[in-house]
Order: sequence, then C-alpha cells, then structure tokens
Amino acid sequence: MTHGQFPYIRGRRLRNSAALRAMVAEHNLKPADLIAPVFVMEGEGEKVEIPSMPDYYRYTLDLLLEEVKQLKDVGIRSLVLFAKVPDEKKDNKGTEALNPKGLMQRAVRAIKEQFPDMLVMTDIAMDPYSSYGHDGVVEDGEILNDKSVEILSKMAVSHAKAGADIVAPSDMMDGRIGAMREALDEAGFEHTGIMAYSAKYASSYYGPFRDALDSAPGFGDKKTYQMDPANVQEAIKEAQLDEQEGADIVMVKPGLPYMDVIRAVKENVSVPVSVYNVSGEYAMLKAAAQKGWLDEDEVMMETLVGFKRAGADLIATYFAKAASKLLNEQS
Ligand SMILES: NCc1[nH]cc(CCC(=O)O)c1CC(=O)O
Ligand SMILES: [Mg+2]
Repeated sequence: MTHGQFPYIRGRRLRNSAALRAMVAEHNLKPADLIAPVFVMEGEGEKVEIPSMPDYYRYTLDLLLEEVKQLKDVGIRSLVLFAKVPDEKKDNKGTEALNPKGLMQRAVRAIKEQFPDMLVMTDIAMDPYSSYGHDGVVEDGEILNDKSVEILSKMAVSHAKAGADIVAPSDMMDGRIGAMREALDEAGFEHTGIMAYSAKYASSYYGPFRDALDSAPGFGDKKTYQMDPANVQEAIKEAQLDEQEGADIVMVKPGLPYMDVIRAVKENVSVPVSVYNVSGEYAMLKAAAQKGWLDEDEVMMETLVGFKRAGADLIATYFAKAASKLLNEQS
C-alpha cells in the first residue's frame, strides 16, 4: 500500500543491519545439520587429492583419523564413509563388502574407538565392490533386485557389527529398506538407524565421486534402478515406501537440480529429510571459484541455506568442513 507516492510498508526496514537480518532469518544453517562424506583407501600415511574435486582427498585410515579430528574440532558431528576397494578384491557378489576385516569395517571400528561421539554412517551399495561397477548383482547384463537385496542386508549387518550408527543404502533396489530393517533387528541391532537414499536420480553429477572411488559402471548406465530426472511424483512414492519400510531418514540426491523434489518429499513424509549435495555440484562451484568467476564462500553458504529453505533437515556435502569453519567465525 502506498501513502501518496511513498510506500509506508518498507521491506527494506528489516534488512538494514546484520543484527536485523539475523533476527528475521527464516532458516539457519548449523554445523550439526551437515554430514561430511569421507573417502578411505588401503595403505598408510597417504592422502590423494581427487582431481575432479579440488581440495578433497581420499585418505588411508591413519590419516583419515586425523581428518576426523579436524571435522570434530570445527563442530561436525556426523560423517558418511565410503571405501575405495582395490580391483583385485572386486567381484559380482560383494564378497569384500561382507568381510568383517574389510576396509570399511576397520574404518568404522577405528573411528568409533577414537571418536565415540561422532555419528558414523556407512554407504551401503555394491558398486565400489563390484567388478561391473553396478549397485547390484549382474546377470546377463541385468542388475538383479532381490539377490542384491540379500547381499545389501548382510552388508548392513556387517557395518552395524563394526559399530556404524546409521547405515545409508544408496543402491535403489526395491524393498531393501524393509529387508535391511528386518536383518538388523534379527541380528540385535534394533538401534542402528537407516538413512535411505530414497529418491536417487540417475545423474551425471556423480562423475567426480566415481573418479574418487574408481567405481564407474563397466557397462551401460544406472537408469534401470536410479530415477528418471523427469519425475517428482515418483520421488514421493519412493520416499513414502521407504518410510513405511522403516527408514529413519529419507534422502533426495543430487541436490541443486532437485530443490523441488526436496520440498515435495518434505511435505509428504514425517521423517527427517536429507539432501546430498553431490560431487558434481561441488566440482562446478570449485571450478568456477578457481577461475575467479564465483566467490566460493558466498556461493557455498547460499547453496547450503537454499537446501534448508527447500525443506532439507540434513545436508551431506563436501563443503561440510569449510562451511562449519565459516559458521563458527560468524557466530
Ligand atoms: N552407490 C554409490 C554412491 N553413493 C553415493 C554416490 C554419489 C555421491 C556423489 O556424487 O557425491 C554414489 C555413486 C553412484 O550411485 O553412482
Ligand atoms: Mg525405492
């Protein structure tokens, strides 16, 4: 409404100082919202920068523990672990994934031993262990659902035994959440949580991650199990099904091109919703920042608060450490 030619309702009044802006901010990001993805590899005393992910590293377990200490020191309280498996340990039935002395299991044990308060989540999927680079058992060029679910359930129990607080199935097989819940309960792990990658799209934004783990599919693509980017109704269905099957948290992945999906899922489930700000999204921002085309810190924070505004309760992001540091400085 205007009085004469001047507005007497002025939105700018509440934007006039940092204190005012902070007071009326509708969404606030905090380090506890962030899940840091971490990559572990075999060996000792080594860290390797992932070429398509500047400033992001794969660590041997000893150095990973130092990195976890740093994450903890900046206020990060949860991480999701991914293991890089040497080629000679890959096969078509996830043998190494179930090895109680496997890298993933050793890493979980070591992290929980040194940092009992750090929430440790583990990736459940066969691709890093698969000679075909697929998320399930391959037969005649097909990715078998039910056979894969059996292995994934065993994987979940194996990670729970090692001490994982939450298992995070990222495979998109049907029915795996229910099967996993049952397997965990039967093994006495009724307190181990499940964060389901419920609406995981067949996305080309995963490229840098597949470089990090050397896990790109050996043939074809993942479109027979990961979702079609054209769909949002289907995401609601997938998330609701996972909730019914016992998921404690549901996830949308990737993040930036799927903000509407986050909102839709948030409005249709009663469990917390997480989003995965994936490797390709990280790579894009880093590349533009390196060229001096974008301000890295500003765009990072704008992106992360955007996820919260869209409806995400939790954010898995390669920016977790950097964002936490900034949040600490600002507060
Ligand atoms: N199933 C494994 C998995 N878990 C997380 C990602 C991608 C994460 C990222 O790109 O940051 C992938 C890759 C894939 O499905 O091909
Ligand atoms: Mg599903």
